[in-house]
Amino acid sequence: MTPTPVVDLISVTKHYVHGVTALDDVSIGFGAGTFTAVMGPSGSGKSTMLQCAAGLDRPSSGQVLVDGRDLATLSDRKLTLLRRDRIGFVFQSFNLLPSLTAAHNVALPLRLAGRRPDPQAVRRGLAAVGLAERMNHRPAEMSGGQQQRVAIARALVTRPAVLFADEPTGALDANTSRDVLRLMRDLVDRQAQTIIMVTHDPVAAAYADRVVFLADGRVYGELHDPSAELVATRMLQLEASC
Ligand SMILES: Nc1ncnc2c1ncn2[C@@H]1O[C@H](COP(=O)(O)OP(=O)(O)OP(=O)(O)O)[C@@H](O)[C@H]1O
Repeated sequence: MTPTPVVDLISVTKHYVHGVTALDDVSIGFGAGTFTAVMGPSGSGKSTMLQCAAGLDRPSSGQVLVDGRDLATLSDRKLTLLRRDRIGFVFQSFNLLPSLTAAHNVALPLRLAGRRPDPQAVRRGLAAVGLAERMNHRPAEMSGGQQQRVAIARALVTRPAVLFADEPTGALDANTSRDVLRLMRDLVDRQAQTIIMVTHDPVAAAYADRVVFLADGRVYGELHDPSAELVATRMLQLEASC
């Protein structure tokens, strides 16, 4: 029997104003402990899919299930709680609070949830991303890659069912990107973390178990354990056909 996906989109359509259909009847599931990259030409609906899957935006029609819960049936408050406790998000721009140390940034989601952060858990979270020595550093005192690793530790401190990453290496150089991608791969392999990542970079996508291609708001195909070369070739074909 196929295990229930942690995130499941069923016939999801998203219309914006001015007649834009950003997602067009998308059905796709993401299994526990898997690492999926979402690729596609600019405007193909990648970010919209991530936003709908993470409950940051509501689809025009269709269903989104996270951790077995249908997001459409949740009140705004329950959706906020689900997002806070079960969903982690990292962005291209890190979004750390500049005045807080790495430890305080990581503890923030727990504080916002009204929980007293356990210093040991925060330390473990930073150690897991290789930054145990940087607990008391502020973002400006860290490299871009280190800041993104703090952002990942922060996103994981509530032990979410799924980590969404929107272009997490978009602002990083090739070497630093590789460190962040290896970390994400490790989180999947060692802790069975579920990760869904939007990227434009075939090298980044090749770290995933599965690469899903979007074009014009539809799922165009997918590859399993592909090389970066194969992903790049598929992207060129996709862009040529759009
Ligand atoms: N808030 C919005 N209002 C109106 N149209 C929008 C809005 N957000 C996105 N769109 C449109 O929806 C479509 C899909 O956008 P989306 O940002 O999801 O694509 P994307 O694949 O993530 O693009 P990119 O790779 O350039 O970031 C595009 O045509 C975009 O212009």
